[in-house]
Amino acid sequence: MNGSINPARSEWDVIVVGGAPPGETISLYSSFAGLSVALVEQDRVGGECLFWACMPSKAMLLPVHARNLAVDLPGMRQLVNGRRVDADAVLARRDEITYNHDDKQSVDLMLSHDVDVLRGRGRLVGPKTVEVSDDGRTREITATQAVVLSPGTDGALPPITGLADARPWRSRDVTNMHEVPRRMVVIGGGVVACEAATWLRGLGVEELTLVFPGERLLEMKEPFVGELVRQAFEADGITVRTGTPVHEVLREKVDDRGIGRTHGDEVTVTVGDGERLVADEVLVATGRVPNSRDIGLEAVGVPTTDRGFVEVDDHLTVPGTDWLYVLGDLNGRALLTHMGKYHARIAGEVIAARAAGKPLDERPFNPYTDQADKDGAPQVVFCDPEVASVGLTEAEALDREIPVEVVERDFAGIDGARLAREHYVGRAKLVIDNSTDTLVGVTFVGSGVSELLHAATVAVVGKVPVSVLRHAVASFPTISEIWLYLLEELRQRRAAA
Ligand SMILES: Cc1cc2nc3c(=O)[nH]c(=O)nc-3n(C[C@H](O)[C@H](O)[C@H](O)COP(=O)(O)OP(=O)(O)OC[C@H]3O[C@@H](n4cnc5c(N)ncnc54)[C@H](O)[C@@H]3O)c2cc1C
Ligand SMILES: NC(=O)c1ccc[n+]([C@@H]2O[C@H](COP(=O)([O-])OP(=O)(O)OC[C@H]3O[C@@H](n4cnc5c(N)ncnc54)[C@H](O)[C@@H]3O)[C@@H](O)[C@H]2O)c1
Repeated sequence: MNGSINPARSEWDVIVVGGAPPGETISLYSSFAGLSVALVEQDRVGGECLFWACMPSKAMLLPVHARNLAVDLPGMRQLVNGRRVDADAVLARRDEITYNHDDKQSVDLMLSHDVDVLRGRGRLVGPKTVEVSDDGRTREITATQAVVLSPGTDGALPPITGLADARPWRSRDVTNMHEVPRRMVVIGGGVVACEAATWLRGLGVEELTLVFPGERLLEMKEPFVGELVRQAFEADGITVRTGTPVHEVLREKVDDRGIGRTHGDEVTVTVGDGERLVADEVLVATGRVPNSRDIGLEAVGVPTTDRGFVEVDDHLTVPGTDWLYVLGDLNGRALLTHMGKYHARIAGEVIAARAAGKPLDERPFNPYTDQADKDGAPQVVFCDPEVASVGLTEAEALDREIPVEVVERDFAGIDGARLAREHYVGRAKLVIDNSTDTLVGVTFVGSGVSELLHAATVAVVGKVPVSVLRHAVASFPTISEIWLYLLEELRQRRAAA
């Protein structure tokens, strides 16, 4: 291994602040381009995604999905016999998946590719200059080519009376829970709330209520999404309280025993017209706040948006500079790991080109320009049923004044779905731009639809005409045959018009 942390060294070609997958990816890209790289990480290389977010949550969700599928399949149902998953075994595997919070694997990967890893908190103190503080010691380092920021986000804490004092669970507690409370209230109805509800119920929470002021779950998706997820949650014994504001949270005895353990005695959550919900723990899942404070943006005159994000151009570069890049959640384009890694690949190409004095190619689908965020990022919400979507919803397409045609149908009657489980519940929708006859948005809800999404992403990003899609034949008997049914419905409707 050639990578090293030489305390006397103070200059690299590229300095990256924040070591989650976007920061790791750009470090590797820059190193592969022959540039020297210092990756500054204040905690663990691997970031929120590996240790506190995507990976631990999915490690708990997949067994819950498998169990829910089994109870819907005769032959398997009898084996499960009403039991839920073995929570201890699931939590133990979750800890293995997150390497028991040891980042050796990630650090070794960086070092093996000549990326120097500097432990400490990074902060811009001037153009191309970063101060790294660790345990009271500081050192100033400079970059010859680029500084890349990817410090991520933190969970929001809304100004609800008593909430902060009650020491509620945040996303890190629920993804790293060590005990399963009997009764829980989840504040929020978005992505974190829906995924967490699925594993909390699956792992054995007996009384579970989701409460939030919005009209429906997963409100940013097509309207049928929230309705189907709600029906499934209610069928599984989860209470969903839409249109219900949360007024106050009260916990008389707070005893914070650490991440993932209950933070005291029971909690009372006052909602709606004064109704009181009593639980053993309360989870806040009301969005994210960017980590843009105290990273020195003011030292280089870079503003943030009202919500604290940092705007970048399509080369992921802060406007007015040719050396400062912002990746991942902090640029506010799409708060998703795969999009942050995509940003890193784009910015990695840009940094290498600029370092070599090469002009940036302006042709469509060039390697230097973020194209995917404009078309709409793909996302899977791993609740049960899964929600997989890419591109625009019908409402978003209409907002952009796209002449829209839609086709929407249930999975009912599709042999692949009938085989997959006894009571398959699912629905799909295509949003078509009539002026080009290409798809601008696709949404699926149902069991196993996460694996249908990439085909939809290829169709949307590649602007594949509907006439061509008709020749992309889905195999029988898979649930992918939903494509056939949607396209046939469209054909018949158009023929009848
Ligand atoms: C519960 C949950 C589940 C999720 N599941 C998914 C999923 O399944 N799929 C998906 O695509 N996305 C998921 N996300 C979103 C995903 O976690 C984020 O989009 C992704 O982690 C963003 O990467 P990032 O680099 O912007 O920041 P982060 O992952 O937040 O990492 C930032 C890193 O920077 C470090 N850092 C911060 N400030 C400094 C500083 N000043 N100096 C040095 N280091 C610093 C931090 O310690 C951290 O390691 C989930 C989020 C949550 C909360
Ligand atoms: N599988 C995935 O891709 C995945 C999984 C988890 C998180 N994420 C990412 O993390 C981000 C954050 O997720 P999130 O669920 O925290 O945010 P979100 O924006 O998805 O949902 C926030 C929810 O909180 C509710 N809310 C807001 N203020 C409230 C208040 N004062 N009281 C009660 N409810 C309130 C909103 O109505 C909404 O239902 C998402 O944007 C997503 O991209 C992705």
